[in-house]
Amino acid sequence: SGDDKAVPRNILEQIVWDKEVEVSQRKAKKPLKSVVESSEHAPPARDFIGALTAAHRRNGVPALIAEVKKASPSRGVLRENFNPVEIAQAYEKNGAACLSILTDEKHFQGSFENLETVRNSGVQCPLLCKEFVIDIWQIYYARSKGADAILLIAAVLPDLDMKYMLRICKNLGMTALIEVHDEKELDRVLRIDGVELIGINNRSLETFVVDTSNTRMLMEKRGDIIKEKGILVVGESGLFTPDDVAYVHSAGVSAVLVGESLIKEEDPGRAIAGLFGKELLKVGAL
Ligand SMILES: O=P(O)(O)OC[C@@H](O)[C@@H](O)c1c[nH]c2ccccc12
Repeated sequence: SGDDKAVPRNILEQIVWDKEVEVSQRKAKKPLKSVVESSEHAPPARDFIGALTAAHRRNGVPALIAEVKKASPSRGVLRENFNPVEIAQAYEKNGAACLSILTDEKHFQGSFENLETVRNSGVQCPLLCKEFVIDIWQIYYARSKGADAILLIAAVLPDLDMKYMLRICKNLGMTALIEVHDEKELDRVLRIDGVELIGINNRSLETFVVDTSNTRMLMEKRGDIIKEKGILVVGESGLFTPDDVAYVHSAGVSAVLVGESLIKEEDPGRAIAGLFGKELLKVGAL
């Protein structure tokens, strides 16, 4: 009936609604002009795609983007004693090519402070800001906190916003990781010029259902166009075993994004060799 309050239809809608409130509050405290200026004083962004390509070549397995993730709406708290810097250093030491830092507070218990402290901890890996971006303000803010790459979710952003944000990322020297979950989203993204990095999420952000065959299915359908365009693909979510990694690798991904299966282990650094079935070589290794 007409007097019903609007309610979110799924978790993604809930997150985006909460994000609108958060961003408007943050903007009131620090206007766009000021965050743009802060971003100009940040040290230059590192080469996220370069790090992935080099690691893929070096190891012959997909490059690892290891995620610093305390909790999620689908799994709850993943790790009680959570020290983002310790975890980031352990990931880097064990061959992660890049790191992903969750910055959403309300649903993932992340923070921009985590991003900033990891960036200032001596960790060399390029950093992905894992955020629900709805406003360009967040991109400049992420850059000012040391992000080298940022997630743009096709399920959240209309094409026009995506194109505009992609240009802003390029101007800032940042990489955009564009996330898709289904064929419709992938086709939209493949029509946008300048896309270099696509993430295929095996988890639906609306239902939480995880299915690793999603990566294979989409690569079977659109792998040719992706290859022709020289786009790098990241297989995201639900990867637990060397078989899982081999499965998405054979589907054509050059990198994987992994959180839960590493962060839940006592020693998340050591868990990397378990996930790949071998030790990964670090940057500079012969
Ligand atoms: O913890 P997993 O299943 O290994 O997944 C990691 C990553 O793919 C997942 O955290 C993720 C993928 N896309 C997102 C968008 C927002 C928040 C989180 C995500």
